[in-house]
Amino acid sequence: MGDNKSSIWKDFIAGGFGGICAVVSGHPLDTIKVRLQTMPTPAPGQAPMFTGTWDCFTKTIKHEGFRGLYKGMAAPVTGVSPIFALSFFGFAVGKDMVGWAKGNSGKQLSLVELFAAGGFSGILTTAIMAPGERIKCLLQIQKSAGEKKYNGPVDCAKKLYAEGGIRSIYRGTILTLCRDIPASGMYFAGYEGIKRALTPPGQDPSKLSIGSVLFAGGMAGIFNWVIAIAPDVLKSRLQTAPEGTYRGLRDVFADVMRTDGIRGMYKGIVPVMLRAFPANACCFLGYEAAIKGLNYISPPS
Ligand SMILES: CC(=O)O[C@H](CC(=O)[O-])C[N+](C)(C)C
Repeated sequence: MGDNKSSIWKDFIAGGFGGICAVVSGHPLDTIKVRLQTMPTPAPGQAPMFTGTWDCFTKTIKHEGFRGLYKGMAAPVTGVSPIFALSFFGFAVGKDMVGWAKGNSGKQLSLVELFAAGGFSGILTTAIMAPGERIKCLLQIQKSAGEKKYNGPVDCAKKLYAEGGIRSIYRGTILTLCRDIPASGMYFAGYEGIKRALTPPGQDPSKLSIGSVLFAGGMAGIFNWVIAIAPDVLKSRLQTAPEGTYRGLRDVFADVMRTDGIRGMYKGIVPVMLRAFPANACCFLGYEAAIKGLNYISPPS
C-alpha cells in the first residue's frame, strides 16, 4: 500500500477499482445475506421463509432466476466504488496522521497504529455507506417481502426523501459507524499484517505473489466481518423496518434478542463469510494491480 503523501490519490483510484472487483464477485452472496437477515419471523408452527443459505439461494433462482441474485447491484456498483475509493484514501490519510502524531520518524507503523488508521477510514466512508446501504437493503428485500415499491436506487432515494427527508435516507448511521470503525481497522491491519507475515525477511511486501495477495485480501475480508456481523444485523433490520417500528438502536437490539436470541445477531453469517473471502481477495488484487498501473503511468517521486 502507498506509504507517502504523493500516493494518496493513487490509493483513491486503486481503491475504487478494487471496490468494483469486490461487488462483481460478491453481490449474489450479499443478496442472500440481506434476505436472511430481514426475513419475517415465522408465526408459531409456520415454516420460515428460508431455512438457510442454500434454501435462500435455490428459492431466489427458482422464483426470480439468476438476475434475482444481482438485484440491487446498480446501487453498490455506483456506490461501492466511491466507498472503497474513500476507504483506501481514508486509510492512507489515517496512516499519515498516525505517522505525523509519532513525529514522522519514518518507522514502520505497528498493527495497532494501522488499526487506528483503518478505523479513521470507517468514519469517512459512513457518509456515503449509510444511505447507500439503506437503499441497497430496501431494494434487495423488496421481492422477497412480496411488494415492489421502488423502481431502482434513484426512485428509492426520492421516495425515502419524500417520506422522511434526509433523516430517512440516513437512517442507520450510528449503527454503520459502530460496524465500520472497528471493522475497517481490522480490515486494513489484517491485510498489512498478513502481508508482512508472508514477506520473507529483507524482501519488499509489494513484490508478493498473486496467491499471497489473494490470501491476505481474503483474510482481511474475514477479519472485517468477524467484527462487523452483529452491528450489521442490527443495521439491516433498522434500515429495512417500516417507519416508526423502532425508537433507536437499543430497541432493535432488544427486538432481535426477543425474537431470535443471541443467534439472531449472527444471522446471515454463512453467506457473509462465503462472500467475504473471494470478494476481498479480488478487491485487493484489483487494488494492487491498479497501484502498479498508476505507478507505471506516474512513477513515485
Ligand atoms: C461493509 C464493507 O463494505 O466492508 C468492506 C469489506 C467487504 O466485504 O465489502 C471493507 N471496507 C468498508 C473497509 C472497504
